[in-house]
Amino acid sequence: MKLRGLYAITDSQLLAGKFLSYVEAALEGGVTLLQYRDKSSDEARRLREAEALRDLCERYKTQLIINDDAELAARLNVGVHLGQTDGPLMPVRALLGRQAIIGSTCHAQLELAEQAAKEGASYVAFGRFFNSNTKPGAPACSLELLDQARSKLHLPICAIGGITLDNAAPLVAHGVDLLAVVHGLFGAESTAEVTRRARAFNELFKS
Ligand SMILES: Cc1ncc(COP(=O)(O)OP(=O)(O)O)c(N)n1
Ligand SMILES: Cc1nc(C(=O)O)sc1CCOP(=O)(O)O
Ligand SMILES: [Mg+2]
Repeated sequence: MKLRGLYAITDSQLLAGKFLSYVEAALEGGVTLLQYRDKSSDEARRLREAEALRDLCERYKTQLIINDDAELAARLNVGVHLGQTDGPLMPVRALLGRQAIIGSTCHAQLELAEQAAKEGASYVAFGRFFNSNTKPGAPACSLELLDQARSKLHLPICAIGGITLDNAAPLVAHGVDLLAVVHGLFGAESTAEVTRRARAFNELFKS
């Protein structure tokens, strides 16, 4: 499967009271990857929500990715996203198998991406590119790094951090395959607007 297009990421606060309706609206507009990102330790709710997302993703033929939690990903037979403090990638690859999608946060460091590629990552994520409501403290990353990454890496490149429809086009022009978005997608006033935004993000990959 080609990893290219919109990578929607959930946010439990932002989506409170409208979680599944907003996610489904995004899937309706087209989502390549959907990440379940919930930083709480409420295991029962996390399992329930992740199962609901897995079922929705199956209906829309979208790949589900669990943030941080390889055990939960293994339980649901879906992919996982790992940051630099979320544990080593290779045991997770062994746990989930060769086909699983495993993403790796590489901040603004090419060396981290080269290492992740060697360890079997399916995609590498660089960021943050713009000011982020969701994670204001994330280290900043430049478009120049994307040019270097594109020439050195042979796996899909994901960009994250403050991405909106107004600022995303240069990222795609600099070789990004996946646009990972929280607020720029789900910070909308209605489900119809979420669907419109998802479609518009995907249009950026067509020109
Ligand atoms: C697609 C994508 N890229 C980066 C991150 C950030 O991961 P991490 O650094 O582990 O931070 P948390 O999201 O766990 O707070 C991500 N989740 N997804
Ligand atoms: C979860 C996350 N990781 C980042 C990084 O730079 O590693 S930025 C980020 C938040 C992305 O949300 P928004 O689209 O609302 O800015
Ligand atoms: Mg993490």
